[in-house]
Amino acid sequence: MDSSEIPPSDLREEQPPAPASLPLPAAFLEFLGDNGLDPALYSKADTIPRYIRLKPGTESSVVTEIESELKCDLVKVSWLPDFYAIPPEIQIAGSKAYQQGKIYGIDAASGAAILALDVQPGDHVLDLCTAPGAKLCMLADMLGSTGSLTGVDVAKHRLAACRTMLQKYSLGDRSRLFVADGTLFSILPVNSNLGSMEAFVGIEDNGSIFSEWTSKRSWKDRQKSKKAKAAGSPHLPSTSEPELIYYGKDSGLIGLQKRYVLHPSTDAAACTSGYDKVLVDAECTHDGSIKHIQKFEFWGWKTLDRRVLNVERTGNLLHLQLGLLTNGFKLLKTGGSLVYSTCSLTVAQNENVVQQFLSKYPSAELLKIDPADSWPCRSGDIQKTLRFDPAASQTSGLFVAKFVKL
Ligand SMILES: C[S@@+](CC[C@H](N)C(=O)[O-])C[C@H]1O[C@@H](n2cnc3c(N)ncnc32)[C@H](O)[C@@H]1O
Repeated sequence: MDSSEIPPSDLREEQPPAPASLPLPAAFLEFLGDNGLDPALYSKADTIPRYIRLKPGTESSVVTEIESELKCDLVKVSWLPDFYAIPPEIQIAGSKAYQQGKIYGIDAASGAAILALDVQPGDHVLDLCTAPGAKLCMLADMLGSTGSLTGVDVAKHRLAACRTMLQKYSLGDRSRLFVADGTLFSILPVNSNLGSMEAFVGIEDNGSIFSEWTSKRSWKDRQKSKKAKAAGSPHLPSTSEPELIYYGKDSGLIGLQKRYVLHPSTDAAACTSGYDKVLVDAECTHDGSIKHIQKFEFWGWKTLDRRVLNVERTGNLLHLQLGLLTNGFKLLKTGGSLVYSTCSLTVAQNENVVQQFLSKYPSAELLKIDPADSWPCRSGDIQKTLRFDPAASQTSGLFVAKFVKL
């Protein structure tokens, strides 16, 4: 679809809102109103397809097999390689193709955010809010047998789901996963061309060397998490100590001293030895995700009120989003690029965050996302940023901005 077909938001406001097909509760309509969002965005909720991505390397004959198994057509997404649309009511979890790790569910707009990052062979990639991991899997797919992938999330149980995904899809060899606060995380990629690293390789040091990853935890680790649990929140790790819950056999860690891998970096070190690409798919109110909103029909609209619309939570979110974007940018090497995305459609969580960030960091510059010329999205309120409106794009709503570190 040509982005010029989609009217700018100020024109849309003059149209009477189309009735939403979902029974949106008054509090949510008020939230939309407060944020200048048209309820018509949700009017085609029931027709937005589900999307699946065929794992690269999977034979194309699988498409016909999946079609006969799921009893529906797989419609190729013309603007996104390896993506197919299926009717929204189709569940893929019971299918053989899913169980055998040939397909995974990921929204098309999420796929676009990953393509925007333009991952290149050999890149060191950081995914700062990684769980439950659909974008992480696609990033691992893009890297193939080169580079490295680091996933970070503050919620350990959600990060464990990422580990399961990476293992199921055989995508974890070059990956590592940290439970950590993304606003403070400061571990750089293991960079095999760092001269100083040689001094650390293969030195026996009473178990402080990374050996092959095993799901069995050491006595020391078990004691540590017991202490953390006793101290309070099970989800918030001690901020100074990120917890590594998985690393693959080609992640570059095996044989290295833990203190070499886990030591915090300085901003200056990140400029030379930081990540080539960073994704900040920030925590948000999820108001653009039709499927997320639909879930509250089942959980009860009161839960939506408490979890999504709570004013105090939203205020804290804005602070968190800016913190995540800022720290992700700090961990980027000079010349590297960062994609910031949220599945909120509010200006506060998107353009305003971008604006505040740009005003604080003159070394950050917005980049045009070239492939977007053929995507069903429109420009955000700041030039070069993108918005996938659910009804118009037939995807889950998403805001995407790309920066380069000068
Ligand atoms: C929108 S979801 C990310 C979705 C994910 N990128 C994917 O494609 O599956 C946001 C994630 O941010 C995590 N999060 C919230 N606060 C965080 C923080 N301070 N540091 C790191 N992750 C955080 C949440 O636990 C949640 O998993």
